[in-house]
Amino acid sequence: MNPPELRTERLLLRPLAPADAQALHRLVNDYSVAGNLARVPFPYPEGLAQDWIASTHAQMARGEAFDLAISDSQGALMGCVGLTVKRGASEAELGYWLGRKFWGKGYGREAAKALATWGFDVLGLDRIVASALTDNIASQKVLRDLGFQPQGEGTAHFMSRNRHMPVYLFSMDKPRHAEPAPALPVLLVVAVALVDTDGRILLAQRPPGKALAGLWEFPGGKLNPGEGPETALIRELKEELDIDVTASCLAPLTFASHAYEKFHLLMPLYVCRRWKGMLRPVEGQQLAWVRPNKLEEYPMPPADKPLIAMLREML
Ligand SMILES: Nc1nc2c([nH]c(=O)n2[C@@H]2O[C@H](COP(=O)(O)OP(=O)(O)OP(=O)(O)O)[C@@H](O)[C@H]2O)c(=O)[nH]1
Repeated sequence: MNPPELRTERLLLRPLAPADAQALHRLVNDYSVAGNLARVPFPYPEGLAQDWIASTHAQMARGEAFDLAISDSQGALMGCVGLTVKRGASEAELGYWLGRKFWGKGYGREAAKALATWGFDVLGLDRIVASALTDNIASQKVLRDLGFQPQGEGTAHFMSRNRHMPVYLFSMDKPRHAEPAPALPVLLVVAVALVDTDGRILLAQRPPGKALAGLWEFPGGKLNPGEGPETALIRELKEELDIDVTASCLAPLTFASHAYEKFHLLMPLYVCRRWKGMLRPVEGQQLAWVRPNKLEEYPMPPADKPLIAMLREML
């Protein structure tokens, strides 16, 4: 089984790398983190991170456990999330932790949801179980929010505390696909591939603080109420890049359709080769002119990925 790499709205779940050892040690060697984890010693020995990271790759290759790094969209380590396969591969145990500075922002829920969904859809699990210390209210809430059902109380040995501790047990069965997914609101966003005389395409980097910060995207944005798509795009290009574009220079190219967690993005992508004015980053955003065959080197929002191959073929 190939190690999974999953992107969520704000996170990248990826295999751990040897270079993560130092950050992992720093984040987990904190009693407020390790004390909530059954299989993590405290203090956490310096060399253990390296060994554990190596063991995660061996376990993934054998299909026994899938422990991934929770990182920001740039790859910086924030914590870990894992599924340990049990009972002839139909069941797995979910576990996760985040460094203390990443608590309280919904990252645990986002990461656990993505890996649990992958476990049901790709590993073919029928059931996922999990447990949380009886006083770990935050972790219990994450599990409940994800649809885990309480299954009573038990005890587990906590290496970090060197004793048995009371835990609440939870489980979630594979969702039945016959039930239609609840409809997400559709968000219409217009975007454009601006192409210069050398055939390069303009990408803009999403600024810090916004959803999907740091990822590269096509200029554009949401429609204002009552606004048509071309008018919205012409307005956005003036606001973001200080260029003047006419509707006749906007040729429809393709579109993106992608379910994010809170909305379904529908994004017509135009292509434009002619504009007036000196293009400049009005909002201080980073800009890059990128050749079509180099687009893959720029991390983009999940919705944009299918557009890259299309752009390469169509331009
Ligand atoms: N402009 C643009 N938006 C994209 C692309 N891909 C993609 O998923 N999106 C999403 O489409 C939405 C664009 O909205 P926007 O740029 O008007 O608004 P925003 O999220 O920056 O926030 P804002 O409401 O504060 O302006 C965002 O959710 C963004 O993540 C893309 O290539 N270009």
